[in-house]
Amino acid sequence: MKPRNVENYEWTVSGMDCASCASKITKAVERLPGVGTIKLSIMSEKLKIELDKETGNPAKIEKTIRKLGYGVERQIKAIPSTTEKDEPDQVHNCVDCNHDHADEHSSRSVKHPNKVDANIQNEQQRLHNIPTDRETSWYQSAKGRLVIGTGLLLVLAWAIELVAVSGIGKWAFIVACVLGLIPVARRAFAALTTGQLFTIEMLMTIAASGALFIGAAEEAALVVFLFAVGELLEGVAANKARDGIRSLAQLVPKTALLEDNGTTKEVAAETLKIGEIVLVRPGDRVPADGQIVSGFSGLDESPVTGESIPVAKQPGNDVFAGSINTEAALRVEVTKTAQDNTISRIIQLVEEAESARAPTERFIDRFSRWYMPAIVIASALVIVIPPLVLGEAWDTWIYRGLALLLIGCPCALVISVPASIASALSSSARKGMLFKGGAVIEAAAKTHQIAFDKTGTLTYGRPVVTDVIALGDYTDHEILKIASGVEAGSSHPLAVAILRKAEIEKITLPKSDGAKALMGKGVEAIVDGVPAWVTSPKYALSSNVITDKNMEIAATYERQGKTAVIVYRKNEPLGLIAMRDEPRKDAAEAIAQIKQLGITPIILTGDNERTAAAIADGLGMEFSAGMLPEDKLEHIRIMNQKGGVMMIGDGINDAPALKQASVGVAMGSGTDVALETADAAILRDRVTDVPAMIRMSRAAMANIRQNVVIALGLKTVFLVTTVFGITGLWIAILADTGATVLVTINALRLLGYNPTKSDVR
Ligand SMILES: Nc1ncnc2c1ncn2[C@@H]1O[C@H](COP(=O)(O)OP(=O)(O)OP(=O)(O)O)[C@@H](O)[C@H]1O
Ligand SMILES: [Zn+2]
Repeated sequence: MKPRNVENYEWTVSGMDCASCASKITKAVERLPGVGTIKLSIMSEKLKIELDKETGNPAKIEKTIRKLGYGVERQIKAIPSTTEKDEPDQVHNCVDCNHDHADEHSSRSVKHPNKVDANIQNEQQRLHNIPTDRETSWYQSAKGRLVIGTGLLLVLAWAIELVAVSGIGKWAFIVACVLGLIPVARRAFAALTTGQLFTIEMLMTIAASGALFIGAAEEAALVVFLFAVGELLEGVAANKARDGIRSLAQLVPKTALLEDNGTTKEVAAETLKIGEIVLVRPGDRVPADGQIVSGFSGLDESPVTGESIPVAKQPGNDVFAGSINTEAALRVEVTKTAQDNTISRIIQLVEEAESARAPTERFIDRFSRWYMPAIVIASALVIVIPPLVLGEAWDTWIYRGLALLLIGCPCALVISVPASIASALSSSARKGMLFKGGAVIEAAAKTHQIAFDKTGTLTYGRPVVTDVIALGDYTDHEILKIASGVEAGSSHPLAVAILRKAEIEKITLPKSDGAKALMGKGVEAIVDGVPAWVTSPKYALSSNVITDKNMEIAATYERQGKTAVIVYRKNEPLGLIAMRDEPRKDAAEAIAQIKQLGITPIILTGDNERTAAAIADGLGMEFSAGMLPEDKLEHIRIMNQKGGVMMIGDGINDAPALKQASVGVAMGSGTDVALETADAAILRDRVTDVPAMIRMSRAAMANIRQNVVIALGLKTVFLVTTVFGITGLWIAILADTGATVLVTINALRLLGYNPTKSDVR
């Protein structure tokens, strides 16, 4: 049951290295009163909970998480509460949290005075949400201290054993082991009180105390130390994986030069309001999404699009926060607040993408859920059966059983998939390619066919009027005038082309109203009081307006790859307008690469057969023309039966087709719409990013397969060697953390992978 009166809380949780850490926290927290939906992400380290206003207790949640051994810090709430409580004071209350971020705290409390208006607080929350850099040295963290502590104790014990009489040395190891084990055991019991019996800490505690019990004190102490080292290494590796996402956030400058009464003053970028004017000097990064008011310069938009070649911009052009102003000073009017700007939304997308989990990931998760209990049962059997049934020595088999326990940690397995996915997501985001989650990556890797919408994807989507031909007694001027009247209300690329032409010819727009789009066919409107149309020749013919001879005229232009439309009034053809939309420079190259990847590319277009053929032939691909929007849907449905279909559209008028495909990719329509509509988006206008996306997804899936093999392989090998007594306790723990670290490092390789290089994968 969902609590009625809920409030949304958000925390940053530190110290999570793997999904079993995450499930430990989730399970512990979901038992607390008033807790509704829980969202916990390992990669962005965020915990979001819907908490009942009356029964929920955020402080209790924090206490529970800390007891499990993780650091937790509450984020500023979006809506400042008006209750007696002084919120901001509570917010930074993490005295006993595991990580040392005292500096962060003090600087924040200066930056966040108690009385901030809701708006600013909202913006600050956004900034706050961006994971702060954890530059603290390893030895200052709780895990680091445990490594140093257990290490020193171990060395001390060895020294004592060397110099002292034999009996005392053993006691030194016992003390070293017990002291090192205390923090681990405390976490194990904290998890136990939340109903979780099998945790890695519990296995560790049992194994080490068991080893003490059978007299293997030295090894027990070593195991405790190695466990601490492993935890530390896992933490370092997990943090490295997070850096990808974090570095995106650091691309937006913290401060801006705000214009104020003729002078400029430096303000925090997150406090900028819509409509304010900021000065961006050459070499500076743009502090907000906005529009150039004055100045001409080149902008390196690589943070948003991955494209580092500067784009020339002038007054009226949009600029993105994070891009670098390369040439001259610009004055920019802010159009988006910090939390809504494009780069923030990209970061948010990458973070949220984690929750759209790949099928492989879900499988691994299910597998690891029974893996740990299974190992525990197996080790119990190993301890009991050989001595009881075969009369073997108890000591030997207890030892082997305990070592087996240590192999029961599913960490490496559980982290294998999300680590690869997170690396792939952030790596591609930096190249202007966005996947909304692991599920999308997995589906993209299985693509068999790619359907392209023609306009705006394979072509620039900016048709230009090339010819105006009279079909009756009207002049070109009159034809264009009526056509522009009809198109005045349309945003279709063809309409834009006709209106642009009318503007160039200095034609004053006639009075028009009642414009109606005939989807996939054309537009009708009342122009100067008379109904008029601009439609495809096919539709004009079917309405008995034009003759076969007129159709033949249209066909001559269409064979040149132009799109022809007919301008007419009721039963009276006025003229024909031909327009040409150039194929993108890299379209042919992209299609060649796609074919090289073993994928069939096809154009699905509403345009006519001849125009489509002219363009498709030039690019060397198949096509299907004259399609109404619903035809495209049906076609994709049929294609789906033959294997995965990726559909590339502009994200504006082809949203249903994008949804219908296994993977819908929006491209080339400015980042705004593209981000929302599809499963994936290409932010720079490059068709070659389509094959790059396929390569990236295939590389990610290959990486995942390697990781699963590494994790399962190592577990299997050491399972066998342990049972046969070839390897012992400390090798078992080494193998476990080794596997986790290996898997994470392997996943990190994806950060350096360049999918735009056209080596076939
Ligand atoms: N605003 C318009 N003005 C004139 N003709 C139009 C208009 N809208 C559609 N048409 C006619 O309908 C045809 C199909 O349009 P539709 O929007 O479905 O496809 P498109 O965007 O031109 O091409 P694609 O499907 O490749 O993106 C066009 O080729 C044109 O002949
Ligand atoms: Zn873990």
